[in-house]
Amino acid sequence: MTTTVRSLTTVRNIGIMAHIDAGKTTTAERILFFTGVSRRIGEVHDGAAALDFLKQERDRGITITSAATTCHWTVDGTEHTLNLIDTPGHVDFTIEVERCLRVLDGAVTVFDGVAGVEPQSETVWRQADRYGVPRICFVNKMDRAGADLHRCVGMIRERLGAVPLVMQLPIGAEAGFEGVVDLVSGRAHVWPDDRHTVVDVPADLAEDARRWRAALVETVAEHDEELMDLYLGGTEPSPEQVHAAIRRLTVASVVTPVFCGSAYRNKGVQPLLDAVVRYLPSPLDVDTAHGVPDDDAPLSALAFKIMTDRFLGRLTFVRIYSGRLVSGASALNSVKARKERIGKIYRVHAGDREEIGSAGAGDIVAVMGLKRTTTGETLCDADHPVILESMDFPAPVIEVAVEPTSKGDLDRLGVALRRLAEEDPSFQVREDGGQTVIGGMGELHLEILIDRMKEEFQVDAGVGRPRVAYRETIRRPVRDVDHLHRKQDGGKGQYAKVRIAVEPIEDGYEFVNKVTGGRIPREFIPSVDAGCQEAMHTGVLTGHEMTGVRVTLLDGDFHPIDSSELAFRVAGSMAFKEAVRRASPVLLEPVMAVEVTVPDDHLGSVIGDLNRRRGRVEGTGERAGARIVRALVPLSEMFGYVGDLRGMTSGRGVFVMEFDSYAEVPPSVARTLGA
Ligand SMILES: Nc1nc2c(ncn2[C@@H]2O[C@H](COP(=O)(O)OP(=O)(O)OP(=O)(O)O)[C@@H](O)[C@H]2O)c(=O)[nH]1
Repeated sequence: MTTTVRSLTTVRNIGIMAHIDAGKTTTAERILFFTGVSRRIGEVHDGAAALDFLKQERDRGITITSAATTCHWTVDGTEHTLNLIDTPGHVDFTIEVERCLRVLDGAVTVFDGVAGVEPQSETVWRQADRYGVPRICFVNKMDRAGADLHRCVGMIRERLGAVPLVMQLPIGAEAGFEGVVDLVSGRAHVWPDDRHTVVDVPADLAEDARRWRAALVETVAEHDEELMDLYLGGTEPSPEQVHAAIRRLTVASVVTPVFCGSAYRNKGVQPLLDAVVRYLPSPLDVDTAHGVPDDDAPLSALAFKIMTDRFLGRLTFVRIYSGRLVSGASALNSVKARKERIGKIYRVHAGDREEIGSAGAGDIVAVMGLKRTTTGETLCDADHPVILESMDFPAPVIEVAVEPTSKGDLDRLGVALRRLAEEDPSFQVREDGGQTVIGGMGELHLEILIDRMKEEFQVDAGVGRPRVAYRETIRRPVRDVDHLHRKQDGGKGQYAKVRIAVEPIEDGYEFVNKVTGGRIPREFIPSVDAGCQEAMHTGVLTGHEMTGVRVTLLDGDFHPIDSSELAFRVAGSMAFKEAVRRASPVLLEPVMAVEVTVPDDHLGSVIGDLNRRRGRVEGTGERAGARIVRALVPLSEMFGYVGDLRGMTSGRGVFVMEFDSYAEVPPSVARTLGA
């Protein structure tokens, strides 16, 4: 336990979040660059060499191509390990974004210093709110005309309902942006010729710096008792005391420290890294549902991403919550109930891959050689099985037909779908009248899958319009439905007779056999079951998949020569269809739990609109200064909601939705669907 505690205080598992174009990629690249270069400077003892290297690297560009990249940063003489987790760029609600938010302990949110807080930044911010991810902010692009730190801070306060702490003041502006004043230390950071240099605060900023430092200490004291005591006692708190208080408040998501700079011009990145170490939580600071990370406890780890590394091939990225992951050992995949052998374990750096023999609780590493484990599954000690993430993937509620252009595309489609399914178990593929239909959890989810199919796997295909995945079920029980299947044309005939009952159940399909005394030979019973299951795929109203039916096989008859598996399968299927027709079949539609976040003045129009969409408002609430509406709305009414909500709220409303349940389609709507 003590080893874990000692090492984990120096680990930061963080993500960088931003809306498109704020500079997420540039900032991440600079972080990887400066953390790499800091080691090199140590090696060559020559700043100039490092700067040459910087220029080369800048020309070439480092890109993050990994789900988690490890780098190191030293603050106050202690080296820290930063695992930078790549959070997907798309802002809508998807399992992948959620999973990344789940494995990281803290985040840096990047804003564009000119545009400030844009609607999309609100979405990103609210997602992090939902998961209680502590954040620091980086106001980027301070070198651009019109960049304004204080306006951005005001927007963080008003639009996002956060308590921002102004940690720095910019030195110079636009093309003349030179660096920042660090209000805690009272020193200035500047970058003449890209060289990070710490100097005295310029005289013309000294007064401002004093005022803003006082304001900073006051805000922190308002929220932190320890600092308040010092403050009231008239003692000027030391930088260490201020750091400690800000760390406590940031980890508790009470305040959000704000930094600024220009990633593109290499200004402000090193102080941002200091802040990541100083203020963002270590795995020990985070109150996870899985308890305190402990190396001596049984293993539990979550696979959160599978990707193909250009050097190593297929890698599974895992976050270890407890115990140790050891190369060569075996672990239980508790979701699939299968043993897996842990292959080589790696840390992925910007330029190289470092093999490590094992990794402990709180860490994020890449594992080679996992054959069966897919995204979202748990690896654990076989004697202590746990499942970290519920794998209860909701039924795909929306589908599109995909039609490959050529035979070659058809083959590539097969490969693509297999690979994508490994990475993301939340989508499904089925055949429908010779067409490949893929089902997913939302419009965007399908869009991303199709983009990847086209780009990564070069599948050229026509794609149909997304449509709702309806279901059918029955409303009342029916007994004693007989079907005799008999054919006599020349040679061997076909003969099978069955009597079944059907009744509604919660969901899925069940088969009960009550035939006794060999009235149907035992080997044919599974054929009746199979026939009914086949018939479940095509409902009697609109041809959609059925759910919620129990079939009981009551009686039957056979012929010693003409009966066969095929004959009983056909009889089962026909009897099932007949029974369902008599059992008051109805059409079901997916209903989504929708959560809309809106500024107060738009609440009325958003609720009115939800009602018009056949929605049922379940309640309203407040989070971080914005209003929240929770409603249950049929998915078919939610197509295009992103744009409509934007229009209704001047772009400031955001929403998330997830599958809730299937509900009966009202008769008037069902008629328009041909039921
Ligand atoms: N002037 C200026 N431009 C910047 C700065 N940081 C990034 N940019 C530019 O802004 C654009 C977007 O930057 P990216 O880093 O690609 O932004 P992103 O948020 O990763 O965007 P996506 O990859 O599209 O999500 C690029 O043209 C960058 O060169 C900065 O500090 N100053």
